[in-house]
Amino acid sequence: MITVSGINKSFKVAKRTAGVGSAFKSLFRREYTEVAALNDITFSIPQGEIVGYIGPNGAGKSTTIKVMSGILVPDSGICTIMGYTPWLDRVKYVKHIGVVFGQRSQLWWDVPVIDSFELLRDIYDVPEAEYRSNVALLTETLDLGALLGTPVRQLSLGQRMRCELAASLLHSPRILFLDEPTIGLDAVSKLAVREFIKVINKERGVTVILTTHDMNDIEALAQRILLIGKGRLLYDGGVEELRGRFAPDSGSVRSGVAEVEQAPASATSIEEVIVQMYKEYQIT
Ligand SMILES: Nc1ncnc2c1ncn2[C@@H]1O[C@H](COP(=O)(O)OP(=O)(O)OP(=O)(O)O)[C@@H](O)[C@H]1O
Repeated sequence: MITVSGINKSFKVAKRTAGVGSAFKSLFRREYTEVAALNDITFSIPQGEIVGYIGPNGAGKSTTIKVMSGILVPDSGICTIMGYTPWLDRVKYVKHIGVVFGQRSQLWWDVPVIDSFELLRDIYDVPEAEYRSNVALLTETLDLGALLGTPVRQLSLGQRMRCELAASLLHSPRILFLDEPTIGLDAVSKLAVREFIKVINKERGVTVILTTHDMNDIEALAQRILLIGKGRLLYDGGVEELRGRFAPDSGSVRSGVAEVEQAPASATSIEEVIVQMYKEYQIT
C-alpha cells in the first residue's frame, strides 16, 4: 500500500553568524549550507498497520510525513501510496489520506468547529450522507458534542486535538498521518486519542503512521517501529524485538538489524529502551 524507496531531501539553509557586522555582510553575500534531512529512506507499509515513526529532534520525521502527504517534493527517490505519487497526484491523492500535525491546525480559527467541518466537506467533496454519518460517529467517539458550536480559538489544546482528529477523518481516508497527535495533552485526553486511533484502525482498517516522542503512544498503538536518526532509517521492526535488543541492562551492544540474539528484557520501560537505542546509534 505504501512504498517509499531511496528518498532523499536536503534543505538549503542560509549561514548566519552572530553580530551586526555579519548580518550586514549577509545582505550582500549570502552563504548557504545543505542540511540532509532525509538520506536514502526506504520502507513499505501494508494496509491496516499502525507504524510508530520515532527519532530524536531534527531526525527527519516531519519531513518524511510531509513528503508522504505530498506537501514536500523530495530531491530523489520513489514514493508510491495507493498507486499515487503524493507530490504529483496531489488533488486525487489527498482524498485518500488524513493528516494531523499536532503543532498546526487545519481548522479555521475564528469560526465554530462545525463550520470548519462543513468547509472540509466541500473541499473534499464528501457526499452528504457519508458526511453526516462520519460527523455522528466522530462526535460520539471523540465526545465533541459540546465543542462543535465553539470557535476553535476558544478550545483547549486537548479539545482542539480531538476536533483535529475528527476533521482529518471526515472524508473517510484509508491512511492517517499523525505528527505528534498527543503533544501537550493531559492524561485523559491522551488515553482518549489513543483509544480512538485503535478503534479507527480496527473497525475501519485505516493505516496509521504516527510520529511521537511519547513512548507510551508507541507502546499502546504501534505494531511496528521505524527509527530515524540524522535522516537515516536505522531500525525497522517490532516493539518486543526492540525491547529484547536494546534493553539497557542487556550487556552487549547489538547494533545490526540482522542480529537476532534476544536479551532478557524484563521490566525495562520502553522509554529506557529507546534512550539506549538512541545512544547506541549515536543519534542524540
Ligand atoms: N523548511 C526547512 N528549511 C530548512 N531546514 C529544515 C526545514 N524543515 C526541516 N529542516 C531541517 O531538516 C531536519 C529534519 O527536520 P524534521 O522537522 O523532519 O525533524 P523531526 O524529526 O520531525 O524533528 P522533531 O522531533 O524536532 O519535530 C532538521 O535538521 C531541520 O532543521
